[in-house]
Amino acid sequence: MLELKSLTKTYKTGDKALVDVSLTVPEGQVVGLIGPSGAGKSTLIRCINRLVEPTDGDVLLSGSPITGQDQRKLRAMRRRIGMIFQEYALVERLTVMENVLSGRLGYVGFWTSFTRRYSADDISRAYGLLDRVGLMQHADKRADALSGGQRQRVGIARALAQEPELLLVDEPTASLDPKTSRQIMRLLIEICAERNLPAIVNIHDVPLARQFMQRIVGLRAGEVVFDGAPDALNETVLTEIYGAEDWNAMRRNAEDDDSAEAETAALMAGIN
Ligand SMILES: Nc1ncnc2c1ncn2[C@@H]1O[C@H](COP(=O)(O)OP(=O)(O)OP(=O)(O)O)[C@@H](O)[C@H]1O
Repeated sequence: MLELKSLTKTYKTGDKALVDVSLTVPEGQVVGLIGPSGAGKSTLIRCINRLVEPTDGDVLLSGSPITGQDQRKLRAMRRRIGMIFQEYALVERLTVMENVLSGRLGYVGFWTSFTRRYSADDISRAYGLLDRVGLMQHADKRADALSGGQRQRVGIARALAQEPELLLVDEPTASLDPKTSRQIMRLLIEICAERNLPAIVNIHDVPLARQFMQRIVGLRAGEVVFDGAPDALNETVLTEIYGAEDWNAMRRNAEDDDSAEAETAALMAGIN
């Protein structure tokens, strides 16, 4: 379980990025974090793994505090948090397998990380994860030979190799087409359910969030202005989160995506 208690971040510039944010994410729950640019979504995620130092408040993971730890304890704490990134953050010249194994680096000593000689357990775990994300046959390919969706699957397998207690997911589908985005979201949701993992997913795409998330938290100017089920995310709430102009523009873009995809599907059906 992840607990945020009155989390506040004011940058040195005076920007109030988070104002008194309190949230509890139970095991197995996937929370979609939405909000306009500058609402504080990245700051929230970075305060949880302490890439950004909160000004005030507490973060607790499975009951133990993340805030207020020294550097050594922080390293051990970060192992417990799996990160999944928009641009995948893979080492392009390494193989898929080596990228997944790099998820174990937080657990091994300097020499193993230098020579990259992982234990038999680590290797068999990595194969299991590659199988789970559907990439077994690509294990020995270089990461730069994969498609975007396949790369994100490697990113997911690498995060899971850490055996995390929490997943922080930053715009996982922003670089993917609509169909691949849905496949990746479905995979994430299934994996969190299977492993009883809590997750926070920073997500720009409101229709995608509505389709897949069990709970949505809406941020505006650093404050939580919505916290509830996707069904409760109606026009009024979305206008409150994004403002009328931005919300309508987002809606138009989503409709364009859907009709483009329907057109492609119709074309493909005609070809086959
Ligand atoms: N390093 C920083 N120094 C000063 N201010 C910052 C810094 N990082 C973010 N901010 C400010 O904090 C606020 C929240 O920014 P943040 O990046 O968390 O928003 P966001 O919701 O993730 O936006 P986006 O969707 O565009 O990534 C903004 O006003 C931003 O200008």
